[in-house]
Amino acid sequence: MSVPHWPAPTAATPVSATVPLPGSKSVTNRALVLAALADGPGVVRRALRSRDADLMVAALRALGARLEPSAETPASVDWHVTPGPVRGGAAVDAGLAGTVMRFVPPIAALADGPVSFDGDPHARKRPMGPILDALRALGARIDNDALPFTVTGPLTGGEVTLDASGSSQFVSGLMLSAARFPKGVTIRHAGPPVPSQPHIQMTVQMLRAAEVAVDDSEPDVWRVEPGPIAARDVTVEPDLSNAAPFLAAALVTGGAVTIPAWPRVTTQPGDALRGLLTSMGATVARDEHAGAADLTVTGTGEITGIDADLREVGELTPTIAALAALATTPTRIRGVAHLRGHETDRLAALATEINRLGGDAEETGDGLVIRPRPLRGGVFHSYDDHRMATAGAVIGLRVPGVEVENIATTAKTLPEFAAMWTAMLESR
Ligand SMILES: O=C(O)C1=C[C@@H](OP(=O)(O)O)[C@@H](O)[C@H](O)C1
Ligand SMILES: C=C(OP(=O)(O)O)C(=O)O
Repeated sequence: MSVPHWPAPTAATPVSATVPLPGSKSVTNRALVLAALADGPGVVRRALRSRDADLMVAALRALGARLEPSAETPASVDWHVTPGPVRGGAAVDAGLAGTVMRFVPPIAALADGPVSFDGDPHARKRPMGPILDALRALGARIDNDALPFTVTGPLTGGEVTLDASGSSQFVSGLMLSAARFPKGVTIRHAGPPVPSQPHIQMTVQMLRAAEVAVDDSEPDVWRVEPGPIAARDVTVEPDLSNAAPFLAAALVTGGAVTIPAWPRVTTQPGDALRGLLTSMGATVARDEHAGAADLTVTGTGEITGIDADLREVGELTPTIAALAALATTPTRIRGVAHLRGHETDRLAALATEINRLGGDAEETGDGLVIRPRPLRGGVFHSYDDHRMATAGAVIGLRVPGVEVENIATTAKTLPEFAAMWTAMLESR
């Protein structure tokens, strides 16, 4: 049965809205893994509820952890996590979630029997080779180089060299479970630069908060000592990457959007939106209070193009590209060749969909060049990519007749997206 396209609403007037955001996907899925491997029961509060988070919960349950919900709302839940011995014989569905396909196989290598993995059709195309080779080098057996595959432990841990230029998640995935490897792990990266360093920092900080010893003093080398992972009671920050399309709406419409509870200090890459959106013509203000702040972005309706290296914050590329397509001067996005291995080839998808609407976007070796050109309505394909769908919504604010294909794919990290978008436009 084909689902009708979503007519992206245009904004008749400048937006003026406060948009509270549910928890970060990246923090939620790390916190759940650490809780499931911890030395006792713990709590993950204000965890995100979304397809990627649900897949992580199902995977950890299949591997023997107990996760019980409380304080449930459609977007958020507190998980009470009781670790158990890691159980073999499980089948894990990774969906299209990078965090599940890269963070869970190292846990599976601790199980008392084989664990099989598969995912969505496109998940079979996402890069996995370096982390699977690393697990083999550390002692596990794995029967393929991409999904589907079966992991059979045990592993001993130790030293491994890999090329993590395709995804920071290869490093994060190994580190998250490594305290439970008999010898811990020393990971050396050899190759072009590792993207998404803030996400690696997030892993290191969350491990240290769980009393795991991590040495990251040498560039491109990470050492995790074997030992217990402390059970904790943690609260997940709002998802700052999911703030991107809402804050972009302020620039597109010449309005103002406030995100409550923006953390004062964070490893989330979405924090870079403050600088990026300022460069594109917005004013960014923080109203400080204990530990966090309300962040307000105000636009003028005119968007300035930028020349930006987004290697560290690749997740933000679809929103920045959507803004660039509406800007008055050209934009060059660099440093994001690894986006070809994301939910879809995001560089090809963004260029194709912007050009389909009459725009002028060109793929480069490691990014995009987007030049100003008037856009017209049409179908904006999402390629099962949540951030493509939200990029279409941003363009549709100004361009009448944009129809986003499969808006439901936003459920990967923000199931309430369409309702929140409408509420933002209706709020005054
Ligand atoms: O570790 C994480 O939570 C993530 C790391 C990044 O992956 P890549 O380094 O593969 O870009 C990011 O794009 C992804 O959305 C989430
Ligand atoms: C790349 C992304 O996700 P994943 O965790 O599936 O890699 C993303 O959310 O932009």
